[in-house]
Amino acid sequence: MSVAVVLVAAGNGERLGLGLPKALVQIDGKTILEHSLEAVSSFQPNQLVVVAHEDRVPEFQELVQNSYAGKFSVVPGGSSRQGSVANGLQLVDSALVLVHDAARCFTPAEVFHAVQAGLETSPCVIPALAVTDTIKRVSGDQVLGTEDRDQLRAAQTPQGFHTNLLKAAIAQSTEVFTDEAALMQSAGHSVSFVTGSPLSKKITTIADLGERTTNQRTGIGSDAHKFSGDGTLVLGCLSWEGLPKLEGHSDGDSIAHAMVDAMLSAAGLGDIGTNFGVDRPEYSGASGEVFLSATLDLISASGYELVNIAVQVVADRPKIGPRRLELEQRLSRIVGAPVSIGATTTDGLGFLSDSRGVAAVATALLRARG
Ligand SMILES: Nc1ccn([C@@H]2O[C@H](COP(=O)(O)OP(=O)(O)OP(=O)(O)O)[C@@H](O)[C@H]2O)c(=O)n1
Ligand SMILES: C[C@](O)(CO)[C@H](O)COP(=O)(O)O
Repeated sequence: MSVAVVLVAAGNGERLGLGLPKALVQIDGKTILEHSLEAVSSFQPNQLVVVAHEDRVPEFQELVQNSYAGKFSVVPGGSSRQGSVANGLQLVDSALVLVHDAARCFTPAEVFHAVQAGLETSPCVIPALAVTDTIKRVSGDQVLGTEDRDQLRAAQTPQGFHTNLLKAAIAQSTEVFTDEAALMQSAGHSVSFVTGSPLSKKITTIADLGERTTNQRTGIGSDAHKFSGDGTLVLGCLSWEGLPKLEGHSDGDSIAHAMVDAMLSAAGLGDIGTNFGVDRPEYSGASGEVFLSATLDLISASGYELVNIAVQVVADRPKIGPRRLELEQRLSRIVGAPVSIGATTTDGLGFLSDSRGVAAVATALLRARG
């Protein structure tokens, strides 16, 4: 049977308190919306409806357009989660629908598949996890009792439904529920569950964002090469007409080499000399792009992925300012993560002061792959 995903992303993110819709908050250089679209992409539904914050629909539309390859629609959200689900459902013409919180942006594809499989025998299936705290029932400041936690589960998303049943339940409902499974139960349907995932934790508060920034490592790298007097300068994987190339075992691209060293340093894998030194003739004359790609393979094999790189160029020439954006775009595309470029001179001091060479310093941030 065909299956749609309704991705609800219209919330204000008030508990996060960052003053913008939660789906537009960035984690490791990507918005929560983009992360959640990656999860949906690996599931590959027949149809995707994204429910956007009502004040920011064009921005949501552009983000989805740029990061989702399949067929999709974007609709504005309502003032409650249930209202947002109702808006999204209007466009669903698939037999099954999975309603997913964008805020659970790291949900593995297996959970989507397990929920979909459960719908073969049940009108409503949710992922849920066992509760690890002891749960108390309270009134005011008094504890009234202790729940039997073996009988409790924490509900997650995606929650799966036969579309016609969910549409009817929403149309008839006079109450607002915090999830669609509760709404379906109030309409008399049975609800079953499959095991959810700890990776599906909902980003709700600043502490939840903090948890995602652990398992990160920073690294630093620097490099300097002198001008050779002939050829054309290659720096930051761009050609600079009118300036001579830099000397080196490779193409002398100080920016690319500083980036390589920063990534290797962050991964604890040594430096450019220990990995691609003069004892490796295949790297003689190699471009910065070759070193950067080989380094990305090394850090990936050691279990890390790149979050971002910051570079500062130290040189009298070339003047970086006029081509800074071009440099950032070229390098970001090569490494698949944001690269920011700054530049300075040495105030007339040292070998860089009389335009004899180009130095660069870089820092890199890596995170362990989840
Ligand atoms: N009117 C709303 C409210 C919530 N949601 C979505 O429902 C999911 C779960 O909601 P929650 O975590 O509560 O998000 P927010 O409403 O943004 O958070 P807060 O309550 O702190 O404002 C989120 O993906 C959120 O974008 C929605 O689409 N429309
Ligand atoms: C749907 C949900 O994520 C299941 O746990 C939850 O009910 C959403 O609640 P919120 O108050 O809108 O965050």
